[in-house]
Amino acid sequence: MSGVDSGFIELDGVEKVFDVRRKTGFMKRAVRQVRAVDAISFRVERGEMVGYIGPNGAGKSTTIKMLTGILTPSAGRLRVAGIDPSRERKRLAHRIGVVFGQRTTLWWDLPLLDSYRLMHRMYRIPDARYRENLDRLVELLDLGALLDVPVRQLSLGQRMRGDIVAALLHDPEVLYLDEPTIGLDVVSKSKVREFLRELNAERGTTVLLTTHDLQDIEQLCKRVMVIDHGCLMYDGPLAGLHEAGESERTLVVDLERELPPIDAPAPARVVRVDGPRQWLAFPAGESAAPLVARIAAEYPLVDLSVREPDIEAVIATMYGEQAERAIS
Ligand SMILES: Nc1ncnc2c1ncn2[C@@H]1O[C@H](COP(=O)(O)OP(=O)(O)OP(=O)(O)O)[C@@H](O)[C@H]1O
Repeated sequence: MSGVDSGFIELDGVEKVFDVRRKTGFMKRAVRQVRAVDAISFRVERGEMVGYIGPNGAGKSTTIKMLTGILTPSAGRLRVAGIDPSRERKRLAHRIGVVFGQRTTLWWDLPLLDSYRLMHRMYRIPDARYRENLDRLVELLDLGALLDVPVRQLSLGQRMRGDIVAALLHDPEVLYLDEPTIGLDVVSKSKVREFLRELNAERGTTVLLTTHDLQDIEQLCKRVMVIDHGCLMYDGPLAGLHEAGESERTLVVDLERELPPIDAPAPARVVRVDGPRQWLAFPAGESAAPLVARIAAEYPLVDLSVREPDIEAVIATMYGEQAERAIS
C-alpha cells in the first residue's frame, strides 16, 4: 500500500446499520434500524497509538468489529494495511491482534502455555519466531511463573496479560485493545500500560485503544477520537478534548490539620472541605505541578492525589456546549 495521504487504517464514510426486529403482535414484526456507526472517516498512520472513546453504546465495538472483518460495513470504504477486512478476513488476521478486556481468547480449562501452543499452530507461526516472541513477551509481562496454570485460575490482571501475549505471538502490525485495563488494580494497570508504551516505541506497533479510563489515554495516546451516537465528535490531542469539554480534575489534599480553604491561584479553587482534607478543582488540560508546588510550599501537607474527570462527564459537557451553540 502506498500513496501520500493513505493511512495505515483508513475509514471513509463508514456506516453500520443494524436491522432490529421486534414482535409487535401475533405474527407481526416491526423492523427498526439502528445506525451504530454513522459516516465515520479517519486515518491512523503506521505506528500511531490512538484512543477511541465514547459512552456506552456509542459505536466503538462495532467499529472495531468492522476493522477486524467480523462485521461488514453497510456503506463506505474501510482498509487496514491496504486490506478490505470483511473480504479478506483471514489474510488480515495474520497482521492484526485483538484484545477484548471483558472476554478472553484463551482456552479456559487449559494452562496458558497450551493456549499459546494452539495459537502457534493456528497462525502457522515459524517455530523460531514463536519461541523468540513467547520468551520476550512472557518476560516483559512477567508471566513466567504462570505458564502452567489453567486460565480459569488466573486473576483478572494475570489473565489480561495472558491475553495480550496471545494477541502478539504472531507479530501483528496493529493491535486493537478493547478496555484492556478494565477491572485491574493499580499495579496491573501500570504494568499493562508500561508494556504497551514499550511495544509501540520499540516495535512501532499501531495501537487503537478503546477505554473508559482517561488515564489510559493520558499515559499512552497523543491522539484521541471521541465517538457518540455513531458519529465522530472529536479527533485531536487529549488536552483539546479537555478544553472542548471544559473538564476539570480534582486535587485531593490532606493537610496536617483543619485549616481555612486553601488560597489557590485561579482558575483552581477549593470545592469542598472536610476536616483536614480539601478538594480543589482545576482545568484538566493543565498540569497539576505548579498547584502542587505552591500548596507544598505554603501549607503543612501530608498527602495528595489527583482524580480524573470521567469520559461521560467530559462528553456530556461537549454535547451541552454544541447544543447551546446550535440554539443561539
Ligand atoms: N448485532 C447488533 N444488532 C443490533 N444492534 C446492535 C448490534 N450490535 C450493536 N448494536 C447497537 O449499536 C449501537 C452501538 O453499539 P456498540 O456495541 O458498538 O457500542 P460501544 O460504543 O462499543 O458500547 P460499550 O461501551 O457499551 O461497549 C448500540 O445502540 C447497540 O445496541
